[in-house]
Amino acid sequence: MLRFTKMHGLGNDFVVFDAVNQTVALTPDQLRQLADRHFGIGCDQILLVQAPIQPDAHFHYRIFNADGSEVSQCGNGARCFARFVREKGLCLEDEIRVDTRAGRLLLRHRPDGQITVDMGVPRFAPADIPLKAEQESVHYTAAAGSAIHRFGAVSMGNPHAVLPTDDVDTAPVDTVGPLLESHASFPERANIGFMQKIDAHHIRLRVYERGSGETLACGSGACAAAVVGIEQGLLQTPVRVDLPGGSLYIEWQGRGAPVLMSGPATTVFEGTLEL
Ligand SMILES: N[C@@H](CCC[C@H](N)C(=O)O)C(=O)O
Repeated sequence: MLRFTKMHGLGNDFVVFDAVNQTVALTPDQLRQLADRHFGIGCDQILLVQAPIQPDAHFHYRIFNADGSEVSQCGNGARCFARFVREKGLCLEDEIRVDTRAGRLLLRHRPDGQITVDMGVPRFAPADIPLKAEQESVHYTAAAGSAIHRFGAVSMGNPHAVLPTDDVDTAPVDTVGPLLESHASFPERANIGFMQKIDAHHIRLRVYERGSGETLACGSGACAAAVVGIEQGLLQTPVRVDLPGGSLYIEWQGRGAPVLMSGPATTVFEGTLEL
């Protein structure tokens, strides 16, 4: 029997396991079944809260997409992580140091109940994203379907492409999203964001997530869109990002600085699972 908690960050939903106090060893098949919305609990990602590997961290954080793939970053999940460890009494500190495969995240509980995550320093070199491109640029192109798509790209600890759109409501998220997610330009696939600029401090965004499909919100995707928009000279910090599930607030002071993401995290229910 495994105890789990169902949580969400703006509708990007998670099954969260305390892997400090119970052994959690799930195969990719079991992960896929858990995430299935008809035959399982249903979620976009599965999150594991583990004991730290580094002595100066509070926890280690593992993330699995709905398709069973393990990944290195999940921003909405990080806010849920902070709420989970507080609600479970695993860590009552206001600042929590969490290591992932992509590096360290700092999670901060704010007095207003929201959580701010230091998502680390974005990386733009094509090899770091990874993206097959001759040289770094603020605009890349890829042919998919019958069109050439123009995008910006960044690693937020996971790979993101950000495409401009005039109207996010009619953007081809469910057709171009999967084509670019597994495009040959992205050797590790990518999360594909469609960004509509409202003004220099405000965008609308939909994200087709690698390994999970379109979600109601993507935290790392919101950071990627803000950072790409700033790099392209379209946006200025801070940036409000309206996603289908609600709004996130992103701050970034430019190259070499970490990205700060603020938003809510919600617990939905608890359960036990027999495998
Ligand atoms: N929903 C997440 C991102 C989860 C991982 C992503 N699908 C990937 O494969 O990189 C977020 O809030 O950042």
